[in-house]
Amino acid sequence: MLFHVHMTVNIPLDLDKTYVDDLKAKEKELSQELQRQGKWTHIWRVAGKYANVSIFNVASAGELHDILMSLPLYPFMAVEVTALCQHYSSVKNEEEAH
Ligand SMILES: O=C(O)C[C@H]1C=CC(=O)O1
Repeated sequence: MLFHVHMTVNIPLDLDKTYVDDLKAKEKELSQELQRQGKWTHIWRVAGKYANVSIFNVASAGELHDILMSLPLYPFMAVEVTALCQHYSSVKNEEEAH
């Protein structure tokens, strides 16, 4: 199942810089591992914002939920999830969309 996920990060300015840098490093490591596994298939920075637009390809909404909850920066994120399905005009084959 494909999901469009919009993540906006809001880290309080008074948090310890070393702690924040550690969270960001852990977030990057997990994000890249999920990308290598083919679960986090796209990640794009939203220009001008501390936000990203991502596509996840996972087995279920439950799996996506567990992944999002496990992100080190999750406590500082506003997350919007949109489930995606095949568009009837798409030339991509169904394998890619499911
Ligand atoms: O920077 C972000 O957009 C937040 C988060 C998502 C992946 C990652 O490495 O950090």
